[in-house]
Amino acid sequence: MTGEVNFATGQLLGTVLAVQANFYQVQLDAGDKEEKADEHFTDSPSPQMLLCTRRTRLKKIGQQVMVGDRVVVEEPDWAGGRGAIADVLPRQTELDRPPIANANQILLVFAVADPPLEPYQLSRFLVKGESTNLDVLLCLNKSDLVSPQMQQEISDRLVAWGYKPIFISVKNGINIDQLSECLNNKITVIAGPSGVGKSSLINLLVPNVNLRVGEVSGKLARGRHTTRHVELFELPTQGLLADTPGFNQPDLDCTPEELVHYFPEARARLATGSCRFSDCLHREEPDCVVRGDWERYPHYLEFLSDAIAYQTQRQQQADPESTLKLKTKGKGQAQYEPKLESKKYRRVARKTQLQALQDLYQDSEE
Ligand SMILES: Nc1nc2c(ncn2[C@@H]2O[C@H](COP(=O)(O)OP(=O)(O)OP(=O)(O)O)[C@@H](O)[C@H]2O)c(=O)[nH]1
Ligand SMILES: [Zn+2]
Repeated sequence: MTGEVNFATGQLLGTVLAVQANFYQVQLDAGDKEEKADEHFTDSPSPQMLLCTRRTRLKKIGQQVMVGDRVVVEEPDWAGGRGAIADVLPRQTELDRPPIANANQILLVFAVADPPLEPYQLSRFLVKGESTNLDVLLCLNKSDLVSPQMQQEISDRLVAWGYKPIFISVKNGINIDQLSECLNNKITVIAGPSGVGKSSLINLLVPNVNLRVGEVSGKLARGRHTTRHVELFELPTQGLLADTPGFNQPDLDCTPEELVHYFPEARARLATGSCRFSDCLHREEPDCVVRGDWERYPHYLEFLSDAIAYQTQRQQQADPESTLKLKTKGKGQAQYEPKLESKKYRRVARKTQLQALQDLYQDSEE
């Protein structure tokens, strides 16, 4: 995908924080900044950030540069704060919409009250988050609005779901340090429904950023901001934070077979036993280890019917005529053979799963 990078030559490395038209804002690695920048300049605008173009060679090979990309920067013009991106290092992860490379985790933000915590909606966000294969961190805001007893009940319930929520209050500054620690040195994508306090949290975590907090105007501002102009905010602790617009019900577009893996409770059951049928969808099948008395099992069934409907729709779109697929054999002869059920018994490629996150970003305007 990308060329070899020779670290021995002392190239400048950095991370792309923002993309604007054909310019890339690159934050140089701390080591590079100290050694290279400070000795050249002391009184120019902060040389740790360079506004870069993309080398023609990269354009020719169709190498896109995304926010979050690790890049090699050449020909730094320290005085002008400019540079050129010569190479992109291989990505660890990749999200599609908005494009973000190398994200490590998703921070799901919900509120314990105002708006009320709805288990089904939370479940949907969690499953969507799990489907990206990034780590999912759950944080419950507005803990100032409920009693410690109530908080304990919520916590017990979510622990049974397989999550350990961090209860915070942006308003009262509760557990913000604990949350901050989880964001150190990582690229974190924030998601969650409207009104739970995401903008308020970002304002608290990121110095010098001022997102509008509040009802409609705040929401619209964030929506516009994030879809047309993706940006990573720098945390004081080296971490980076990507904001996303509010949305209420993310689409679940995974395959029926994948779905079960996005429930930690079901994963635990499958880890200690197996269903009689390898293609068990965990509904009515005999000797199923997943079906049972766990709180979110009804959510599983509901999401499963969504996933089946989605798959059927997709198959019809891809192949409206038949369930056979044309396969070209070695000597150029074409031959029909039964089309495989989509991705059955296989985990889909990592990249595809990551692309599934795109629904987390759908602009409320769309
Ligand atoms: N009681 C209480 N209210 C809070 C807290 N954090 C935020 N709020 C309030 O919740 C409301 C919504 O906050 P926002 O930060 O705009 O929420 P958001 O998640 O960014 O909402 P969208 O922009 O619609 O996605 C505001 O009135 C905040 O003042 C908190 O910890 N406790
Ligand atoms: Zn089963």
